[in-house]
Amino acid sequence: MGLSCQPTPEDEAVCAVCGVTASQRCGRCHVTHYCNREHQRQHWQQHKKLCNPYVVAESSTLGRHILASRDLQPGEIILKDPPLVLGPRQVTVAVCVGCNSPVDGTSQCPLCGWPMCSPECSLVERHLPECQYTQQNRRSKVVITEFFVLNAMYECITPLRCLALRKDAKRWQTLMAMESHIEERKQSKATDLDKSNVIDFIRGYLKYNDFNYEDLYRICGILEVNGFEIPGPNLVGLYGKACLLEHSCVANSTRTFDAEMNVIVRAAVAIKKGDHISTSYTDPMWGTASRQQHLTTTKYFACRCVRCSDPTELGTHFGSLKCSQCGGLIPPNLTPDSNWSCPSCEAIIPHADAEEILRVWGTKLTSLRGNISESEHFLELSKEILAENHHYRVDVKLALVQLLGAQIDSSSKSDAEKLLKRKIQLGKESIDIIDALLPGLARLRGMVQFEVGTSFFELYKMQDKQHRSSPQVLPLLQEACTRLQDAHTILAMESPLQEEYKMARQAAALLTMIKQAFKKCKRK
Ligand SMILES: C[S@@+](CC[C@H](N)C(=O)[O-])C[C@H]1O[C@@H](n2cnc3c(N)ncnc32)[C@H](O)[C@@H]1O
Repeated sequence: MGLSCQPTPEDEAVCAVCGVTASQRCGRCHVTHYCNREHQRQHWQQHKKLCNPYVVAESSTLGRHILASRDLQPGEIILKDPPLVLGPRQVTVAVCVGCNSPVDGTSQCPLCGWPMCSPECSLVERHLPECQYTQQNRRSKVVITEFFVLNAMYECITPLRCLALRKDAKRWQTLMAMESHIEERKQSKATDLDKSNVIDFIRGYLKYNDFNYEDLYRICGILEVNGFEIPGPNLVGLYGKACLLEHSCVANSTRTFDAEMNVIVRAAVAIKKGDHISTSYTDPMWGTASRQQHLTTTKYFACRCVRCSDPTELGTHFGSLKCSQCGGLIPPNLTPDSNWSCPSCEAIIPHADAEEILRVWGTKLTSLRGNISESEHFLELSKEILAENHHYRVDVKLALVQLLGAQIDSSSKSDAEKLLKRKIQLGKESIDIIDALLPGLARLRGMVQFEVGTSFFELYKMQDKQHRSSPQVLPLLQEACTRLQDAHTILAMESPLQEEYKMARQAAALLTMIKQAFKKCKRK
């Protein structure tokens, strides 16, 4: 171990036949590259066994979904899908309609008046729909006066970009085949909001009327049910194939976005032929009640995955309370409005009391606002009431891992050592939970491994110079190496646009330094 501390090279776009740099891709899987059609033809017999590792299936409960058509290894690309539509999120501050970065009103598109961050952005193709609809119908420029606060005028942009697909029959068909849950939206009054926020604005302000209202209601539903939020550029994207992924709170795939905003879906764990391939539509670090609420109100189904059906959430006790009688753990009662009961001593917590405990600690959690000593105090006090791994506590532990890192630079050597050890302890505790709830190559695991790995390396660097080449420091180096390798493997899959990718680069640089440090220890 130790001396093998080298990151693996990134996937390179080279021809699968001759190895030269290649720009063309297999049109089915979009993954394998070729330098020309002849090489693609030559490779087909071999490639067809690997191409498209999934099939689309349909069932009455899930609708369309995706199954593995062969065994998949962790990290293997399942699909790479270009965006059908990209646009600002429905709820957003004013952003440049070219690149989506926040704007202050100093620059506008010279043709339509929608805010821009630079004149070049008004030439971006994805801005064309709202630009043309505004020019042709409103006939005067859009005027935006509200910046840095949520701006409801933007709710029309992405739906208009969807409407513009009408002139491309194939893409329009792909869009309109997506699940909209239009009937449920009509019943839940979601369509009333679509009417006032989107349809009335398009008709009243942009003076555009040449569309079928039912189409636009459907589009609003399609965006809510199928839209992927793209971190970094803060966009929402619709993807013709990736939208077929079903939800699970213990998803077996990961998704990242490249610089062209293609979504890349990879196996997070080993997946067997015939297994359902799933992604998470919610934040897996939320508690069951919040996940379920998000899924029922925005995706219109109740999740029945293994995690949601287990009161202990796969043995993590992510939602459990401490029993005041015996100190055991009391998982939530999954039957709505029912009392909670201790499995060890049968003590009862009335439903209303359990709700109140969670409300009180939830309020305390939101008041912490990044304060280290208050966060530590929260952990100290809550351990008598909440399970060690209750999601409120894991939330605080993860925040502290970041906060302690920022404090170390301005601390004395002995304080810095204590902070690093605390950061390592909290990071390790969080990783245990992450591994149970987000198995495999989860981005969060990569980020926490990065923090813990760098902390071990910092501890090594704090040793006296002569001690740094003694065998006693090997455990520190080994921990740093293993964790940074793991972080690199996961985070190097991110787009170069994302902060996490920069962490992967940093991890690679640190691994090179660790390799040198190992050599010094071995020589002694
Ligand atoms: C993004 S779409 C997935 C594709 C969709 N099944 C289709 O046929 O187009 C999300 C919708 O699929 C269904 N779905 C996805 N995961 C599900 C799950 N775990 N349980 C029940 N329904 C699910 C729900 O109707 C959900 O609103």
